[in-house]
Amino acid sequence: MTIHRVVILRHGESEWNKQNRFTGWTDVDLTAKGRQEAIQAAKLLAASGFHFDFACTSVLKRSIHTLWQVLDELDLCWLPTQADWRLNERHYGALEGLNKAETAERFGPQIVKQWRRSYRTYPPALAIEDQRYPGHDRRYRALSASELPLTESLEATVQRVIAFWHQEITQRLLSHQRILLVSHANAIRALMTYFDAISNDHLSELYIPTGVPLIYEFDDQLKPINHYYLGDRDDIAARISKVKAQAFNRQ
Ligand SMILES: O=C(O)[C@@H](CO)OP(=O)(O)O
Repeated sequence: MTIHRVVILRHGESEWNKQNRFTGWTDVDLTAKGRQEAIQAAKLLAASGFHFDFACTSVLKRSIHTLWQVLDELDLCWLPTQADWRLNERHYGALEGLNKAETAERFGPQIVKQWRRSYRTYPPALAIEDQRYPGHDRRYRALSASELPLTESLEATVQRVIAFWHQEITQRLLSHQRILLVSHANAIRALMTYFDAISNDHLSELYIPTGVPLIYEFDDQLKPINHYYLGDRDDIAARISKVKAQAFNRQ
């Protein structure tokens, strides 16, 4: 049996991760620490013998700059890459820009947890006139009205991420390409939900650390057979706890 591998990487720490703000499709950049996390991830991948034939990212610069740092560190700046909106973070609607701890204080931790971690709940929607609506952004001009979100549930995110997976990744995997996919916490949760049929209870406790390579292995039928984070167990556990504590820390 051939094992097909995909390396999935959440972008490094962003300016709004640091400020604990809902980010979604808002195009904030990496912090200096975020760039370092990307370089560290690349070093780890190189030391563990990973090689790549193709890489993809969202169209958001925190993910694109993470990929650039990784490719630069691996001396793979020539690698074919694709930036696709379907790998964007889940759209957080009218929450984008708000501090997570302040939002929990204002609306209550339960509803904020539901907005962040349930499968079907939509965060409050944007109005179409709102400058944060992606219909005002040139990079999304090819999207139809039904594809342009005013807000997204995780379920809606799953639909587009999985469409990307089937249209752009599966054929490459079957032709033995080694793939690096750089994306965002909820887009990665969406992929994991699809791969592993995760229950809603487990899903709400699934936190994805920044800058830690997540290795997914598939069999010949592209059935997922194993996944694991690359790196030091204690360090990874500490990073996951930090993401988990986010809604409660003002920072
Ligand atoms: O703000 C966001 O876009 C995401 C990821 O940082 O946040 P959360 O983990 O709360 O879904």
